[in-house]
Amino acid sequence: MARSASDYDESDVRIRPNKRGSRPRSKDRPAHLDAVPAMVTGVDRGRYTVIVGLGTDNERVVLAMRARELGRKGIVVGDDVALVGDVTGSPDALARIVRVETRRTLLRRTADDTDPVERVIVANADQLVVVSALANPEPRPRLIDRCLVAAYDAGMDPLLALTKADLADPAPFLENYAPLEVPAVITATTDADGTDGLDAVRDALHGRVSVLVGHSGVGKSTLVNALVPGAYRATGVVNDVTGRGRHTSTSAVALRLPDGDGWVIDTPGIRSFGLAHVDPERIITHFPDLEAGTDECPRGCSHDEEECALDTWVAEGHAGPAGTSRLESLRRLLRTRHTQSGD
Ligand SMILES: Nc1nc2c(ncn2[C@@H]2O[C@H](COP(=O)(O)OP(=O)(O)OP(=O)(O)O)[C@@H](O)[C@H]2O)c(=O)[nH]1
Ligand SMILES: [Zn+2]
Repeated sequence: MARSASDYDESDVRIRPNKRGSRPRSKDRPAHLDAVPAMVTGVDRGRYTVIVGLGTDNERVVLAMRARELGRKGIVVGDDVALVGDVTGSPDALARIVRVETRRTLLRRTADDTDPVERVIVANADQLVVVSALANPEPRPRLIDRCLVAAYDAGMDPLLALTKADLADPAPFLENYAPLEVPAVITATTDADGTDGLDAVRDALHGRVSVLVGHSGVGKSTLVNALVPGAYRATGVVNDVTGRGRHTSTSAVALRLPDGDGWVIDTPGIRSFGLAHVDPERIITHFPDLEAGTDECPRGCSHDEEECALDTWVAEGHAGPAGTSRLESLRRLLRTRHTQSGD
């Protein structure tokens, strides 16, 4: 379920009509009314890589800094922004970001579950691709559940991308996720140095903005390189002793899929996914079959307590034959907020 912009950091939202081109600029006109729209594809030490003229003949990459009037407002990969200054994209050009447009979705996490400081990871993505290896390193089910919760909280659709199917059978793993009805794609590297299963991945990413998350060593860079030839992402080598990958990627970056068929946003390997900001009511909206049964719940029900009306609702068959396992899985996700954030 998409969330409305008002759920997000209100300080962000300076709604001003973009009247670019409708009137000649006069000196008493504020600069941001003549600004050029752009999309942020990379952030590095206070410098933003943005794309201007997306999909036009005059598409170009521009380097930008934040304008002082933005205050402390964060700008992240995926943000739609407005630029002024030198927007030519010539090598020495540096534009200024004067406005961040209202975000459609916002993927965030906290360092741990009690940390009040949220870190925004990516804006405006549609889909969260949780990348997990089936072996080497072993899947981390609680971390995966946490990512699913974060996707639901962000208003994004989750997708499981299971790599290294040449090393282990995906079936037992998938059983755990069947009641959640999370779609999954499965890949394996081949002897010929290629990747099997890519067509299904491409289909799932088609036309969408997808964020890839996963812990180090799961094969995320390998996947990105296969999807976006020349993506230049370094691939690390898993340490044979610990099974852990080297931490090779350092910042989120948006990469366009070939033929303009959507975007993948690669993120640095995560170790934990703090969920301090998550509201259970937002999670349950992604389970419409169960949400319909919460009318009889006590006020402020956590949906994981004795008085919760969902047990009766499911027992009476209102959520269909899968109701019991759906409710169990929903509760598993709700409970994941109380487990160690890094497990
Ligand atoms: N057997 C097997 N190995 C794979 C597969 N995909 C990736 N690998 C290997 O796993 C190791 C880690 O892959 P990366 O793509 O670097 O992993 P990553 O998730 O990007 O890790 P970081 O860059 O550390 O975040 C590399 O040695 C890859 O060659 C696969 O499908 N099967
Ligand atoms: Zn309840």
